[in-house]
Amino acid sequence: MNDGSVLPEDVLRDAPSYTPRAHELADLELLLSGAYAPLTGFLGRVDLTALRRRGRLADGTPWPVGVTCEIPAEMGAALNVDDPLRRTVVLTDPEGAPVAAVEVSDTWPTSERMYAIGGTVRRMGDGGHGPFQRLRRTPEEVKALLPPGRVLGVIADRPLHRPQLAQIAHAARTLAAHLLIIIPVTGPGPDGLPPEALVRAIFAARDRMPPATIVAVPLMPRNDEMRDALLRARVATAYGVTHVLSTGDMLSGGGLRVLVPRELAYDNRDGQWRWRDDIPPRNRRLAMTPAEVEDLLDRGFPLPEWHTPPAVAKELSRVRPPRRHRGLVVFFTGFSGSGKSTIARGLADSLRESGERTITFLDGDVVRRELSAGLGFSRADRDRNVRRIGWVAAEVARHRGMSIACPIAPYADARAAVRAMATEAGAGFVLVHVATPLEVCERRDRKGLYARARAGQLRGMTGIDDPYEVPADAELTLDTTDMTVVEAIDVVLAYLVESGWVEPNMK
Ligand SMILES: Nc1ncnc2c1ncn2[C@@H]1O[C@H](COP(=O)(O)OS(=O)(=O)O)[C@@H](OP(=O)(O)O)[C@H]1O
Ligand SMILES: Nc1ncnc2c1ncn2[C@@H]1O[C@H](COP(=O)(O)OP(=O)(O)O)[C@@H](O)[C@H]1O
Repeated sequence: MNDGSVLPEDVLRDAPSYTPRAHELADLELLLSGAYAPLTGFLGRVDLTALRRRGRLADGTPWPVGVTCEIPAEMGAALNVDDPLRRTVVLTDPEGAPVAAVEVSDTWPTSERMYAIGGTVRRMGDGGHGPFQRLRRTPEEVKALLPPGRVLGVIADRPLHRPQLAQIAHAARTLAAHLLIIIPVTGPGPDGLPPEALVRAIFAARDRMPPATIVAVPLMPRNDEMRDALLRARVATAYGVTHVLSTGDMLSGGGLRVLVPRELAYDNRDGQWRWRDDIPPRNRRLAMTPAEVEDLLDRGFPLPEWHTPPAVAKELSRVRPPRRHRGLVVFFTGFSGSGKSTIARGLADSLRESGERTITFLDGDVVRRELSAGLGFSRADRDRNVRRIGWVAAEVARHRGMSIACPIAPYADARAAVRAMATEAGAGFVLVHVATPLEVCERRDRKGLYARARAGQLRGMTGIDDPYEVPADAELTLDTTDMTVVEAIDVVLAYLVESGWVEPNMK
């Protein structure tokens, strides 16, 4: 890997290129930087089989997770691993800039549409861009900066408040170790903070910790606690860490020692954090849970100084302002005629009257005319339509606006994608299922579409001969059969007020 050898220009020029999924790109970065040493590329079937059977690569090296990459089936089928001119795939970032070339040594179908590829990766391009790129140092660069001796690693996937800072200071002092803070920076962390905000929050605590080296690493959780912990240990070791402070689930591996810190509490007699059992109950305050911190921020209360350094609190309240000042996507879903547009429009009007929020109303007809012109009602077209709406809605919400959209959005996956886009934009997402039964919608039949569908003149009408996947994750469900329009709007407004998204006086 990274051995300086270069593939001939014409091989690269003719090679197919593809943008893999976010977690594959994250793995690619770790392969390229050497953080996944001794791995030099995506794994092939021999290694994957050995891994599944014995938790080791084929050559016996222990390794916790499959590191794989998929490409479209047609691209995979056209490769020839025996032909040096036809076995290279260029992987690009989401903007289409080449990141690496994979010299494919194994490829196999994983589903009807996708093939996996295994093979050595080589960096292309300038090594990437993005916020805090300068912190994305390679293990080699970091190791060159570390003083000799013990290195205490902290995987900081959450902001550091006073209890964690006290634990870190105590562990570094006890071990006489240099501190290396590793910040995972792919996608939102467990607290939903965007990576840049997490980095800022960690930096804001810097003057409260011993001298530290800070590195940003595109480590993405695989939602398997054990394997994630082992992988973190491997990566920490690659960065020169000798001891790691457990801040959740950490396992040892490859000679790494894990320190499990004692639970600290705040002693209000002298303002120190010490082992909770050393403090009389009436003098101790326990550390807040992440949910408690989030709740204070959501409601617009300041984080208390005994718990959070003011600079950290400032960063957190900046990135997670109270709900009433945060971006929000209100997304209505339901059958045609269920009442989505009527309620959404009424909600938008009422919020505009109060003037507290800027509202973007993504009217269904306008969307289909402007954003989604040319799309029909096949599953693919509906998904495209809903994703476009979601994309625009999330961008509005990224800038603290409120967007209201009301497509049928019959498929759960597309709705989930919209929720993810809003969350990634640091905004809230409220799914309102207008669950008016089909018979009622059909009776209303404002546009005569149901009658045409029943008469066989219209194909693929949602609810008649096209599916509607009932949401299992709606924040609010309402059936408008026996409700007036004003009542329906009021139910939604009341929910938004109760959950803190809208000022009470706006109702
Ligand atoms: N086959 C079929 N199925 C459902 N709906 C149909 C169809 N053909 C046209 N229409 C009209 O298009 C409106 C739904 O468009 P959407 O953009 O909301 O649909 S989707 O979310 O992309 O599924 C919907 O409008 P609303 O009644 O406002 O929901 C229908 O009037
Ligand atoms: N409580 C209610 N909420 C919303 N619409 C209602 C209600 N009661 C009756 N309606 C009527 O039902 C129809 C809903 O149509 P529309 O809002 O266009 O539905 P959709 O956007 O889901 O296709 C409108 O004619 C509306 O006046």
